[in-house]
Amino acid sequence: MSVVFAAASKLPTPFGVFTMHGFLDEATGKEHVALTLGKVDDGAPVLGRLHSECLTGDALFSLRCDCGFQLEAALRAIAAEGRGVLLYLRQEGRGIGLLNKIRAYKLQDAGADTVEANERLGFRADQRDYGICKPMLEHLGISAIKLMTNNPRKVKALEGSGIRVAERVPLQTGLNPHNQKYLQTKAGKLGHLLGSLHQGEVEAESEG
Ligand SMILES: Nc1nc2c(ncn2[C@@H]2O[C@H](COP(=O)(O)OP(=O)(O)OP(=O)(O)O)[C@@H](O)[C@H]2O)c(=O)[nH]1
Ligand SMILES: [Zn+2]
Repeated sequence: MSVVFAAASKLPTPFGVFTMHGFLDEATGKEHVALTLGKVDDGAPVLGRLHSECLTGDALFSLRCDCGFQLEAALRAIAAEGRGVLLYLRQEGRGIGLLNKIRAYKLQDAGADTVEANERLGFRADQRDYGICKPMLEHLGISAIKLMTNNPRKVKALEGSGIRVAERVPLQTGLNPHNQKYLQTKAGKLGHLLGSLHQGEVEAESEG
């Protein structure tokens, strides 16, 4: 795996002034970004997020998922801590790409859930590969993370690659009537740890 660091710059945001580090994954041609805040290379576990690209949720305000809300919540949490890292990984549509995600959404509009839709298109439920995270984190001097996620597979993947996950920090936000089924499928079929409060909220929302 050859991941090449390209350049770093400031990235002012409404939440704070981050440093943006650009990387090229030569194997796939994908360009990935890390945002850091504060001193992250001192060995102490860093509050962190592996955020999978979701153009629709992150940039187009989609309510079909919770991605945009999680992105904002993660950046706010890092800013509140004054120290942290967010890897923005170009794994659109859990690795199937934007156009296939739109094809999957069309099947979901006709009643399929997110997993069934992927499978009908000939993909696995989740095609993501987290192999790029280790070299990106190594470049930043980060060896231990307090990982903001509800996805145990991310914890496993990082630990398997030699990055210590000191803690999993739940990141539950953005529940709305349009993403109830999506979140239920994540909890029911993909193993996401969405707590009882969250499930209660989903149920309460669907009754209302
Ligand atoms: N194939 C497919 N991908 C989707 C769909 N909805 C969102 N995504 C993608 O799913 C990825 C986000 O994954 P999620 O399963 O929402 O969450 P996660 O990253 O596994 O877990 P968290 O760390 O808890 O957010 C992004 O790449 C989205 O583009 C969908 O219906 N079909
Ligand atoms: Zn999304």
